[in-house]
Amino acid sequence: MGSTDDYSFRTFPAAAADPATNTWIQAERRGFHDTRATDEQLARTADHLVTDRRQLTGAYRGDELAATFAAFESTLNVGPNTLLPVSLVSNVTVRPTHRRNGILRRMMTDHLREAAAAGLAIAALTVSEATIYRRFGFGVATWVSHVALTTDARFRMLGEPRGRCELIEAADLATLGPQVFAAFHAAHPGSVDRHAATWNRVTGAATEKDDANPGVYAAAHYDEAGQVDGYVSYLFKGWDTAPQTLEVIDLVAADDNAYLGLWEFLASVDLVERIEWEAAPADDPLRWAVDNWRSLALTGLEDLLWIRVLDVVAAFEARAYVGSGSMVLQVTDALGYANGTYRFAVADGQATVTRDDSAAPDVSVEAPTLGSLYLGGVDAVTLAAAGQLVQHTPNAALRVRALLAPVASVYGSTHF
Ligand SMILES: CC(=O)SCCNC(=O)CCNC(=O)[C@H](O)C(C)(C)COP(=O)(O)OP(=O)(O)OC[C@H]1O[C@@H](n2cnc3c(N)ncnc32)[C@H](O)[C@@H]1OP(=O)(O)O
Repeated sequence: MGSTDDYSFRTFPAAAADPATNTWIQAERRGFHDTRATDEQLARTADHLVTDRRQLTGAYRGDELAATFAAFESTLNVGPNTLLPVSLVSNVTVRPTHRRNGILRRMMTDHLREAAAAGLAIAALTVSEATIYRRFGFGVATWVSHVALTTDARFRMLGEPRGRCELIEAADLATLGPQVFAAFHAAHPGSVDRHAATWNRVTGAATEKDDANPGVYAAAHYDEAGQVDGYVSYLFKGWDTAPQTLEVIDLVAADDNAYLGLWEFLASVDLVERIEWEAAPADDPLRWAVDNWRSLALTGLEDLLWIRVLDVVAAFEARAYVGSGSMVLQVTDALGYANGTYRFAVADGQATVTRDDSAAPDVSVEAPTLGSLYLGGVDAVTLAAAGQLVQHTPNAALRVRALLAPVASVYGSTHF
């Protein structure tokens, strides 16, 4: 590995019609093998970056922009109506001719230090490759299913969801979508707020990468009082696809009834016998709501949110808990932030977490596993079986499982 001494690192806020921002956008696109941006795409992307308040970092050698990195603040649901400010990392690219010189390491470690100094307890990202970020203390905290539902003549739901669905213009989701998403976001641990580029994709408008797609259609779900509580946007995959298939672009429901109602709608669309979606809940209630358990095929499983705990006490005191009890958790963190032994006392849905390095631990984990455990999405018993959670007292993993159980299903669908 080389060194970062030859580079200068500059961080600046994204700005519209700004040469530094535009150069950064073109470099980021190159890093992800996208086409060069047109003027229109540049303006649209800059607008989104500005709306998100992304802080852009570039690694420069002379005039050459060798690497890109962005960070912005968002919120993560850690309990009912509890949205924790978090730092999101995105747009990481290093030019092939500059790779493995430690540029990513430098940008990431600088950023984590700044985020921790700013008082943020959690950093998070979604990844291009699952091999990169563990070394920086990130662990998989939420994941989604790729599913395919067979909706032929035999399809039947076991119950009738309340309310109704109506077709709407996909463009209307630009205003309707954020309202519905806000309700979803308040309900599900693991949900990260949507960022600005989302809505063009969901509505079929021109995105940062593609022209407008007039094939995108949408439907909304209305509760019994006539209020919109869910939506789906989707695309017909074409007459050459067998069986004929609708692809879900986005499906967001404020509650479980709306979720099933949207699936009932999708299953009712004529001339279609298969619905595909690549962002379904990992533990999908749909499977238990249909007559034919086998009609919902799991076609893939994908990590979504990777979490890095920067402040153990603040992060774990912020989240919600179901029961009560206590445990002592020891954390080893190569970057230092989460190092230590922590006493957890949980009562009435809240934890008091105290660092006490003299305490005898019930369990020990490394920083990435702590990130995975944070929301309670993964079972501590499973992590123990994987050798990633070491038990020092009898049934310790079972106790951790009970203590960290989430108060609602852990599920997010925001890729960033
Ligand atoms: C949040 C996001 O934006 S995800 C998108 C990530 N970006 C991409 O996938 C675009 C294509 N890839 C790239 O641009 C680069 O290869 C990057 C960003 C992944 C890595 O950048 P580099 O500057 O080469 O990484 P750097 O030299 O700092 O390496 C840091 C460490 O990560 C390791 N590493 C870097 N890339 C990878 C990889 N793809 N897989 C496994 N390990 C990796 C290095 O070996 C090094 O390990 P060590 O420090 O533990 O010995």
